[in-house]
Amino acid sequence: MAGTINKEVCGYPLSIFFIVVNEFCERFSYYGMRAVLVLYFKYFLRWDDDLATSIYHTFVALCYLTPILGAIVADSWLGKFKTIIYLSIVYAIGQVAMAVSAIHDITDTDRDGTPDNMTFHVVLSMVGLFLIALGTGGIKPCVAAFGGDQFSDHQDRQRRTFFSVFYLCINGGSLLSTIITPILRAQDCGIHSQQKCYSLAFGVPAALMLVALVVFIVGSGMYYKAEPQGNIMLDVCKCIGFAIKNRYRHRSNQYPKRQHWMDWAEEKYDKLLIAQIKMVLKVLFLYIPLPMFWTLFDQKGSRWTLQATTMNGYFGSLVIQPDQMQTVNPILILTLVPIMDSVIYPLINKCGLNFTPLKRMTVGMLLAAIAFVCAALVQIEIDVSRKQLLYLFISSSHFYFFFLNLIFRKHCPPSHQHPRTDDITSKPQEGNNAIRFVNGMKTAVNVSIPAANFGLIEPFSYSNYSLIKNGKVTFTLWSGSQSCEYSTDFGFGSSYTFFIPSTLVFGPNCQESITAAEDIKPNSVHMALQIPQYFFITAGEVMFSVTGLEFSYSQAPSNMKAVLQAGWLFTVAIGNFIVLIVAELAKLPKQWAEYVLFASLLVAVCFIFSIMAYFYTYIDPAEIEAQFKKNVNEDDEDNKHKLQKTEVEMNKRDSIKCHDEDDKDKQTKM
Ligand SMILES: N[C@@H](Cc1ccccc1)C(=O)N[C@@H](Cc1ccccc1)C(=O)O
Repeated sequence: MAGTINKEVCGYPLSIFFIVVNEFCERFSYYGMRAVLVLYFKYFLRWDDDLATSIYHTFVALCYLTPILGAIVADSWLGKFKTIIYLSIVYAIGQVAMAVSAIHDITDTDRDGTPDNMTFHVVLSMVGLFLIALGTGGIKPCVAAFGGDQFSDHQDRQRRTFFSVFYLCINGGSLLSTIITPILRAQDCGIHSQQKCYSLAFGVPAALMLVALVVFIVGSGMYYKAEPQGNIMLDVCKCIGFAIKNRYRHRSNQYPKRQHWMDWAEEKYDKLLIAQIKMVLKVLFLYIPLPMFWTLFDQKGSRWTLQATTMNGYFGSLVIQPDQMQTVNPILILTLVPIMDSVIYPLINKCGLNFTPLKRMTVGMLLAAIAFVCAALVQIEIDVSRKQLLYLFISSSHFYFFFLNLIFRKHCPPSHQHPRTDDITSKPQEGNNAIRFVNGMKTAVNVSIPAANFGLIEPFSYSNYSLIKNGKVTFTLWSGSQSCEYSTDFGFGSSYTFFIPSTLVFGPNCQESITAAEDIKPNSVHMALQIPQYFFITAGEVMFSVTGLEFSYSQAPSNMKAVLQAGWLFTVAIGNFIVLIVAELAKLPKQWAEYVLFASLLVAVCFIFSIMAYFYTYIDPAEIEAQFKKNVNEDDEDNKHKLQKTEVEMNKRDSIKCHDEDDKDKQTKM
């Protein structure tokens, strides 16, 4: 860092306090909004699953593409400080737009609880999401790099600690918000009618984004603000273009080779700029294999959550929902980062091993591959348990239909004697339970629960299946004016047929009279088995991502810090695209085989990365830049010297000339 920091606390610049608090609030805002986004699409905007999922992934991908834009604006034009302020305003407007778009009362003119002008809500939320993607992505590379800028060149250790604390704040914010916003969403709110409170679930992240902005502005007097150095990206592109063109022009063997192809730009461009571009290109080249790590990492939110829906989430009296398993990641980050920093890394150092950043990243990749092997083993366990369940289902349903046929024959005309065979043969989605009723009575029965109505079930017939969540459910059965209640507990992913006998006596309770046939057993493989895979992927994340963030900062030239941060985030975007491509191309029939495929791909990529890392030499960009500046100054001194000498000589010559002319004049006059 070139400037000086005035206020320091325990050797750390005070300004970083505002930066980490800003990051905490911003990540709360981002992850909190993201946690309820798909449900908002599905239940508020009433989109189907496919549309909801693809818009969600498009939004996430956009959030990792916009960092390039933010970095260019920051490094070439506005500087990091102003870019963060302006884009945070855009971001906060986007969050407010989302919150407003989720107020159903705005267009609910008939006050029935559903919006009447869905176009208004869709357009406003899409505009909101676009602004959020621009804001969150745009400021992301700037905030990390701006934090790094606050340290002097000799504060390497403090800067490393800053990046760890920064990562802790990200995860503290995201952990809190992923717990809080789903709770807010589940509340009922509204002016004319009560609906699920998406506006509050988006409103709180919007408020946190405003807090993030205010905190950042409050610290403004304390920051070191590096000035942008002109349109650096344009200069970089022009310089690379010129080097390629010049190399091509001089391709014949008669021209002597140069050490680096970028040296072909020397005729036109500053040596310092060429050296800086070389530094960036070296790091960017190293980034090529990295997207594969993110390909595996980002499947936590998709494949692993789907895997959890086929598992049993009862932890004693606590019930964990499949999507709540994701909070294991930030919880582990909050414990693993301090352990790694204060125990593991120092211990490795004490053993005399030089655990360089690139070695850490390699180990991080291997840990992610191990996580996927664990996921594959869990999947095999689930598949085996399902096979056993299917066998049970087939044998029990044969017995069951035999029993039903007897009843139908007794009571129904021959045309109605075949029980329906549209039974569920595979597990219901998302850990739900599929429930149906068979009415063995001579009168029609109505069955309902608060969340579903099975409708009027005619005598000797079936209801349709209804999907219900896990936990205790009380069914109310009505026949005319008589009713009774029946309660039972459900696990995850089961299917039941409840049989209402002809002998049912209505009263306050019909618990004893109704019989339940378990068509598909609840999920038996416990969700706790996912913990090892979460542990390995998170340990991998700490080694790979925390280290990579710092590595990208420390190896970048001073005027391209944000650009390299954006390059780092770009690897995340590419990783997300690879998930789609590999899953689409591979189309493996077994999920466990897909996990093994991803693990193997990462091991192969990790091998290539370790070779590339072996040949990488760490640099100190500040030192190199200082060297170039010194050389330029020396050259300047030389030039000044030469200039002075030339001037003196020219003056001498001029004076001789003048004397000559004077003499000539004198002679003519004479
Ligand atoms: N561990 C994640 C945060 C997280 C929280 C809840 C569920 C899943 C993930 C994290 O630290 N993210 C960082 C770094 C990152 C990671 C992946 C892609 C881009 C950045 C963040 O800045 O969000």
